[in-house]
Amino acid sequence: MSYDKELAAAKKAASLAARLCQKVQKALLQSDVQAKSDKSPVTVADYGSQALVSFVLERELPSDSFSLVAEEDSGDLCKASGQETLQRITKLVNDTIVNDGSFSVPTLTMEDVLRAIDSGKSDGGSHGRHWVLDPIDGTKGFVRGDQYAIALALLDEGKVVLGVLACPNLPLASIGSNRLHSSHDEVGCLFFSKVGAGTYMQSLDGSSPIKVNVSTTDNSEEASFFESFEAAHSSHDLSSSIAKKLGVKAPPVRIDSQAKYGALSRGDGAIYLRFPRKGYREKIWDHAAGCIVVTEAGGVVADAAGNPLDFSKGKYLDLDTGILATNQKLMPLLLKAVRESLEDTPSSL
Ligand SMILES: Nc1ncnc2c1ncn2[C@@H]1O[C@H](COP(=O)(O)OS(=O)(=O)O)[C@@H](OP(=O)(O)O)[C@H]1O
Ligand SMILES: [Mg+2]
Ligand SMILES: [Mg+2]
Ligand SMILES: [Mg+2]
Repeated sequence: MSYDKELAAAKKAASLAARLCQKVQKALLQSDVQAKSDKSPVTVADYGSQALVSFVLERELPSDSFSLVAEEDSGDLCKASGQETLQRITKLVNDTIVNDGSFSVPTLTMEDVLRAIDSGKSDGGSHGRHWVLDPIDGTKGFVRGDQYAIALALLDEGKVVLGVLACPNLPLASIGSNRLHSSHDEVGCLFFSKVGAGTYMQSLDGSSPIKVNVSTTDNSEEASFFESFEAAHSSHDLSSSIAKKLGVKAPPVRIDSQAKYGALSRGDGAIYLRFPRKGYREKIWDHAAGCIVVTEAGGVVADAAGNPLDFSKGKYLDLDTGILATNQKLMPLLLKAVRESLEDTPSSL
């Protein structure tokens, strides 16, 4: 299976969604943030991005069995209080489609937009094909004006077969811990991978793609690591204890979203550590695209017991304690350090 058509559609969908998100992030006002029942901030751009990705995939790949597992649903928008937001989303989606110029479709109505958002209600699973979408990963980073990603992957028979990560604020140059950033850094990266075909990165403005690879270091002392910006999402104490055991000298690089997987795939750092508090259930859309981007770049993604991530069980990942990503040489050392740190401080999560 080549998945060429699917990859082209996924790149187009994520790039258009990134354009919509960039526009909103620029104009972001406090009033764009709505309280959702789980209290996470959700923005006009979250819904707009999901509607747009769903619209593009359905247009580019007509199929009777379109299935999308996505983070958002239209529940809040269908309430009377959501009408104004829905109008704004509909305008944003239509403006983005018109500006792109490659679709000859009538203007989408609010009902069309609700339908597109809710076509993401699939539960996924181990049979058939399912698209997996996080319309904005790193919502907190988005609201802060920092890193976020549009993360789209395709599962076929329970395996991730392609992934695209659009990272509108990620510099095209390395963001490793030993590098000073300048405000002149060009930003906006699109990472994409297909099973067996490697990982590539291009600028969101459309430069030609370059093949990327994870760091090849086998020296843990020179391996810098990524972790969540938000300490509530991943224990910074535990990763600091692991880093100490490994002799890592550089300070952690804390950035939001699956942009961490993208940065890791091109060797900006060598390790990604994620340790949510006990009881937190990871969702497939937070890792599917990032996972293939890193593995196709030569890396390994595993849980704290060294098991590969299993995306075939529906919306949730069923895993042991946390998520680790690094290169093949460092993984055994990393797993040992993780085991020891968890034994030293069993209540750290
Ligand atoms: N308590 C808790 N623990 C672990 N993870 C959580 C938690 N709460 C939320 N989330 C998910 O984390 C996603 C954001 O990714 P990151 O943690 O990598 O970025 S960040 O540094 O926190 O911004 C974020 O994705 P988005 O909701 O798409 O932003 C969440 O799905
Ligand atoms: Mg969320
Ligand atoms: Mg997310
Ligand atoms: Mg999200």
